[in-house]
Amino acid sequence: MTGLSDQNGICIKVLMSKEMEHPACILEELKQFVVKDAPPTVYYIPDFISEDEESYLLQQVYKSPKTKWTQLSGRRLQNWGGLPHPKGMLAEKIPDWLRTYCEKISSLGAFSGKTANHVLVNEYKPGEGIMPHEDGPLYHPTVTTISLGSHTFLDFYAPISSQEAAGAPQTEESRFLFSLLVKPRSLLILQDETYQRLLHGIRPRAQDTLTDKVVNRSAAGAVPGETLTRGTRVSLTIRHVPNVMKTKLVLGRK
Ligand SMILES: O=C(O)CCC(=O)C(=O)O
Ligand SMILES: [Fe+2]
Repeated sequence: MTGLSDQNGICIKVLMSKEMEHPACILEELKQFVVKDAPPTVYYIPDFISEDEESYLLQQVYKSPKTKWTQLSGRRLQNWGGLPHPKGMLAEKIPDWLRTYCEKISSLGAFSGKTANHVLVNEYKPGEGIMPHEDGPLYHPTVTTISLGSHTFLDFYAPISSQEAAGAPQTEESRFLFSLLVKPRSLLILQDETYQRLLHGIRPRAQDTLTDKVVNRSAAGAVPGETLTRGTRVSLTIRHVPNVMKTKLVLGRK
């Protein structure tokens, strides 16, 4: 803890807190939702929210101030809860409409007893996507995603191995492993190897065809060979950032 005092006797105390990470622990009830044909560990929960909740959440997303949106290539996003930073995230209040879901998902045990404190809202129009990437070390190694408005395919890739990095370059296609069909109103939970080792991305497509590479096709109620047309999808990626800088402003006269 550091204490700073300015000339007017206004005291600003900055409390730094670094929460410890705990091993992942998901409640027994979630076990039935494990996608067995994916590497450890993917939970896919269809109809986690109702259609009314979906409409409400979409309404809230689109009611947010225009300045909340950041336009990126291939998607736009809203960041809630603060900007994760290696030195600690300066936490910002999460609005009630998102906090409800942070708490609901955390109560499943998704973040080892901690409560989610960060939400990214991504919006993808048909034909948009996100490059293969890792979510990285600033988060508790679990990401939970509620999907709204449309399905998508989330694609998984092997990391570029040091062996192959030195030799022949690998193509994205040769590193592709499997896809998940993520339907609207579903909750997806990724942790362990799928979070820590693999990369994930969304191909910029307007249509997706169900092949046997879609490992959760039965849980998602999909027919092999079927082609699904994408609409606008909004995803809420709900996470826990362990390293939070708690600033406590104490204003007063000495
Ligand atoms: O929209 C999604 O489901 C994936 C988003 C994502 O990978 C991310 O925000 O890191
Ligand atoms: Fe991601």
